[in-house]
Amino acid sequence: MLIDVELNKVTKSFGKDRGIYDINIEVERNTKTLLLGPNGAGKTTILYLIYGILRPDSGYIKILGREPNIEMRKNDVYMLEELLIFIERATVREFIDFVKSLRYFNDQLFDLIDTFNINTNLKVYQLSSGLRRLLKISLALSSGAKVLLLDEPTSNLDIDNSKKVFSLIQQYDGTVIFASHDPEAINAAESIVHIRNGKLEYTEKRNKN
Ligand SMILES: Nc1ncnc2c1ncn2[C@@H]1O[C@H](COP(=O)(O)OP(=O)(O)OP(=O)(O)O)[C@@H](O)[C@H]1O
Repeated sequence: MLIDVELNKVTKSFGKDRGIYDINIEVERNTKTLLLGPNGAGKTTILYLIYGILRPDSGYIKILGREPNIEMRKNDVYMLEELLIFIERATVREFIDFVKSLRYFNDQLFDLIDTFNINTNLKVYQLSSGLRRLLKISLALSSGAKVLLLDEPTSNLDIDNSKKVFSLIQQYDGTVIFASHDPEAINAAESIVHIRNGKLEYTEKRNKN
């Protein structure tokens, strides 16, 4: 059994009763793991720790056998985050050409953009919040990353698009860790990590369907 992501007794505190405490998670290669829990439970904190934006106070994290580092973020690990800056005045096509000059994205990108009916001739500022999200998701799913980290991938999406996104997550050729409140998310997950008040309550294994 190959473990792609390991959190071992990880604590990250932001003050009293804020943060995550003594978290142990093992994510097997190519599995889809859902982080599930109410607002403020600690899901985003866990994703940021795995990605290496935050560092733990104690315990350790291993991703693809090493500590989170800059090198892996260039190729092997991709996080769908709000930080991706859209260039509002560019067309979608120009924006994609620019992003492709910064990092590798595979040919699936344009198929996904088609699937989600994103018109690449539109200016980025003309995209609705849902279409922006779908553009980010298209980039994530075509990143070729061995490990994908997705924080609330379907926020702002309608039911049809949410279903499409979860189905694509399920089919992704790699390891995916995603946080979501969306009930549809459960169907895409083989493993559900229940988080509450910064603590891991239990991990549930589901059959691949
Ligand atoms: N930079 C920070 N400074 C202070 N407190 C923080 C910081 N980041 C997170 N927290 C606190 O840590 C706890 C976990 O937050 P986190 O955002 O990880 O939860 P979440 O499960 O992702 O919630 P949501 O579903 O609302 O996104 C919360 O109590 C939050 O207020």
